[in-house]
Amino acid sequence: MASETYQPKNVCVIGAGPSGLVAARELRKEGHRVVVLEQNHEVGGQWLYDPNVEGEDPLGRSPTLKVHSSLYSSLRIISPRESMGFTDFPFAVKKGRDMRRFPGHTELLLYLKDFCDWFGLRELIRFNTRVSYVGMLDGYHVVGCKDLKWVVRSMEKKAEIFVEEVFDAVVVASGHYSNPRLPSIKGMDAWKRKQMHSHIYRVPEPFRDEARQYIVVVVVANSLSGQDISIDLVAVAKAIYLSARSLDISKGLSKVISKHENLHLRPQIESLQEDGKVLFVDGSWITADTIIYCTGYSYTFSFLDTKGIVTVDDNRVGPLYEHTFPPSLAPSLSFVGIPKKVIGFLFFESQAKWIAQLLSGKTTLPSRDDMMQSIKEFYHSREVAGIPKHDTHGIGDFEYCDRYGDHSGFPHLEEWRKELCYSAHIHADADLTFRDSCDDHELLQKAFQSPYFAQFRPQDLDFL
Ligand SMILES: Cc1cc2nc3c(=O)[nH]c(=O)nc-3n(C[C@H](O)[C@H](O)[C@H](O)COP(=O)(O)OP(=O)(O)OC[C@H]3O[C@@H](n4cnc5c(N)ncnc54)[C@H](O)[C@@H]3O)c2cc1C
Repeated sequence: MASETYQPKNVCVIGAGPSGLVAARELRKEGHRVVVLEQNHEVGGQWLYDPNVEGEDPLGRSPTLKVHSSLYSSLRIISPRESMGFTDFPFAVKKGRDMRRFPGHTELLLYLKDFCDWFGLRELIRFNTRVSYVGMLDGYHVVGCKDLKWVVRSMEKKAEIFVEEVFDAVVVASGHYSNPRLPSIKGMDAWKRKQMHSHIYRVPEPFRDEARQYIVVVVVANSLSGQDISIDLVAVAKAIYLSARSLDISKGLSKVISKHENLHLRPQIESLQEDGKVLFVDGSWITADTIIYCTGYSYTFSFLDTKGIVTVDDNRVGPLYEHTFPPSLAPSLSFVGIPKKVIGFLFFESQAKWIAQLLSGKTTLPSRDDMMQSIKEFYHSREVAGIPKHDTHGIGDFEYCDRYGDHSGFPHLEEWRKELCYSAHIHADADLTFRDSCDDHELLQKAFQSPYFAQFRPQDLDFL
């Protein structure tokens, strides 16, 4: 039963990436007072490409990583633009910009800047301000979290002192693709040559080998970035060995490998030897100059002190009801953008709406016990399905998104959106150059006749 008294809250949003921006928009729409703290000089989060990785720890093991974005220069979006936009702000084609259906990363940054400016969000954001601590205000204990307040400590880049503020609620939207996750390989610490994580890979130039006689690179993991980076390198290096957990690879990748005689597939690495040798589990070996680990990222919230209520255990952030609220701190502490493999922007929007409405008392959560029970059942269902703990938040099927939408009163994903994403997926499997070849003509006709597109003026869309 929703409360009848409307109580606008002072809310701090951490991060001005896609999640933080849409959270700020929804919170303000709901009447809350919002401050967004963003460590960077501009909005965009991951989409704010940062070419300057000089001085960054190559393996990202240092706790003080400076660079947030893990994007490389050649990156293009993985799902078509028509499927990506927020519900009231399509990712439309703009003349004079990157008009491709799967544009490069800069175009998505421009879209996010447009979104920010269109909804006047810039005035809510304090840029160059890094949050170093979020904790419960002394004197409040975690029983009736209705009155719980949060202390947020932050520092503006040029200032010398920390600023401490108290908020009614904190929304964590700090992203989770910045903290490198590394495999554990025998001999890794003793291997003397260059080892780096894809977090700091930007361009192929440092691997340029004019005579194509020297530079040999091992790319670890057949992930999306592993594939992209291998393809980036074929034009410059002598040889690239893509080391994959399974040799049962997609048709698309097989095609690329057969087209480039300097690109080879290898199984997992068995061990590394001091003299530069890389031994694979099938007994083959090579001598390499560089190893690039494209092995993903770990969740980390170094600023967050919940007295052990929220932990990250084997990449599971928990306990979180619907990947959003820790039951005993809800709704004053929430997380946007934790799930992986979802249609991101719409998912963030639905989470943001839910949080904003809960904070204003328009809607309520189940009891703490019921939320805990739901979390336990979710963990159990994942275990039964054989999904490892570290993939707890990889929920990416459409049905789950729809079920999730029901919690927040958010519309189900339209069929055309699902079909466009499936189509991209299928095309990507068959051909890695799918971004330029899949035109989805019929699906697009269907999409453009949908109520979603009907709400916009033709000049706002310009898709066709
Ligand atoms: C290589 C790569 C390719 C990708 N490709 C796609 C794609 O094609 N399509 C797609 O939908 N998604 C893709 N993603 C996922 C992408 O991360 C999401 O689209 C989206 O950026 C997540 O938004 P977010 O706001 O949750 O996090 P982020 O975009 O990471 O934003 C978080 C923000 O929080 C700020 N922040 C963090 N810590 C602090 C702090 N302590 N104080 C203040 N500010 C802080 C950061 O500076 C940042 O601005 C890709 C990711 C990577 C790494």
